[in-house]
Amino acid sequence: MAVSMEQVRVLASPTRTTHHTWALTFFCRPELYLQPSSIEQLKTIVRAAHQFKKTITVTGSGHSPSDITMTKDWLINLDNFNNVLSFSGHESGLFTDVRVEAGIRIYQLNAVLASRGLALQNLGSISDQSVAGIISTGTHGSSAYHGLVSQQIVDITLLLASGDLLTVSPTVQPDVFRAAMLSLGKLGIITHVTVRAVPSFTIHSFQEIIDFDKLLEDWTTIWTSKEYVRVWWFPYSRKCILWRAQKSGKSLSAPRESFYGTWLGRKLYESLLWFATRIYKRAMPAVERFVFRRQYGWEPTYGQGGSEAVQNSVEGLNMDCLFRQFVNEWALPLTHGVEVLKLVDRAVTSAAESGAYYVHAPIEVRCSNCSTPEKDTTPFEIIETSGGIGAIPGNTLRPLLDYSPVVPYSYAAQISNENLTLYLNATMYRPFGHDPPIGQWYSEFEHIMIAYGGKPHWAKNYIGTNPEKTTAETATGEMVGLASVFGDWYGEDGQKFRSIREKLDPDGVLLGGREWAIRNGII
Ligand SMILES: Cc1cc2nc3c(=O)[nH]c(=O)nc-3n(C[C@H](O)[C@H](O)[C@H](O)COP(=O)(O)OP(=O)(O)OC[C@H]3O[C@@H](n4cnc5c(N)ncnc54)[C@H](O)[C@@H]3O)c2cc1C
Ligand SMILES: O=C1O[C@H](CO)C(O)=C1O
Repeated sequence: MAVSMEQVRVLASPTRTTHHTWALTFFCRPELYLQPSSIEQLKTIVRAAHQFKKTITVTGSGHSPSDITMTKDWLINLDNFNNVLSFSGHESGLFTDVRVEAGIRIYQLNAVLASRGLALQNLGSISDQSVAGIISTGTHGSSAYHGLVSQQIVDITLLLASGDLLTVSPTVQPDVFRAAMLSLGKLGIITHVTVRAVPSFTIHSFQEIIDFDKLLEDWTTIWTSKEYVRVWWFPYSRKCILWRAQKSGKSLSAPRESFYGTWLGRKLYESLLWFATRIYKRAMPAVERFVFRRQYGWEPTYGQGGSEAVQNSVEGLNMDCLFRQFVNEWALPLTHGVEVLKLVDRAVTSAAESGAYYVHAPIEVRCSNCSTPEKDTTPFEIIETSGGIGAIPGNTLRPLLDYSPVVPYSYAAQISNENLTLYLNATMYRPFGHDPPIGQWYSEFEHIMIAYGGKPHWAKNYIGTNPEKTTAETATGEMVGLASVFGDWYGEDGQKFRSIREKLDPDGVLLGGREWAIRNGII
């Protein structure tokens, strides 16, 4: 049945005509910014896209740091497709499967779950993302006992380019499910998702100051010492913040004091960053040390418990990401961590000595357990717990485009560094909208990551690698992508993703932002 342009235009937002990343780093003016609120409306758009030979791109909250959601054609946003549809509690009482419309933002879902005494057990640093967005680029938190957030997903419904709905799960078309668990928006429009939630918990955390050298010395034991562990590295201070936490039933404590959590502290920090970016770059190490002291103190507290707090799970797992920023993050085997951090440290230190470039802190150091069993253990197998440490996955399959290294599977008491992925995140803030120079830093950072088997987070500001371009040519931070290494790096799984994608979308309707897909080897 033919669709008229008028039927599509009424679904366009009357106010939103441009789209940009949260960081204000990429902008586009799509021909139509569409905000449907029903499956029928989505189907109309897909049919019309075929008819008028347009491509579709989908965006959630635009929190991917890269240009992955930029398009000149039709952009769909599912902010109006955000209802929670049903709750299905497991007889064990250990978890509840929650069916949602995929445009719902994580903070909205968190609120609905909290009102039912439920929560998500694994979150990234923020809760702004949509449910579809958080799974589509491989968002992770920091825990040796949890994988990507996609691991909490029980099933996914896609509206395909054909106009048909397809629901996939570990037992229904598992390969398509593996593609849909990290699909970069290129497989179909994710319309519904069943997410596994657990009974609400509080996060009991201990925040310690640890010397950088001590962190490396205790690398083998730190990551598995609590359910959630993350490190913020301040290279010029030669110190880190080691944040370790576990699920608890304790009541909330007073929040930790935060220098940059106050209006004045925040503005002062941003002003100092601006000064060191625009006026006197050699000031950056002093800025870092000043802010570290004001925020955390100075003397190491490692081994003494540090500062303790009990927060609700969302506040505990999320964090203050401060200013708009570039983010370049890579995943590699956690066992390479000590060597890799030493190399990054050397690069950062010698660049500061020569004045070549200065980095912003913290460099985030996190981990996940993306190891998967040879055989899928879903529909459900209770994961053993040890000392309160435990995870209840919604699935145990590896997404085809998972960028974490393939490592031996293990969980609960047996987990060690060999089973874990390390994420290193080089954030560079944009104080008051001013871009810092990122080219040489990101280029050196990536050379180290690549040498140690790293792959970049799909959503972030990686340069990538292209044998036809020298480092000097890419030194402005231009993204050259992963097309030249996609085959090597993603192997059979990558090929499988491409062929499933082609089969489900032979006319390339979902290849809006085609340039990004080509640059990264997706087509
Ligand atoms: C301050 C900040 C903190 C962050 N913290 C973390 C972190 O801790 N860990 C981490 O791993 N990442 C983190 N990220 C990255 C972020 O989680 C991802 O980029 C996530 O994909 C953003 O979700 P979104 O809803 O904004 O989606 P968008 O950025 O709008 O889109 C992301 C992808 O999802 C696709 N998509 C969106 N909706 C649909 C749909 N309905 N159907 C099909 N495809 C769809 C898009 O096409 C695109 O490919 C952070 C980003 C920022 C800016
Ligand atoms: O992309 C990300 O941004 C924050 C850092 O500010 C974070 O944790 C990411 O991941």
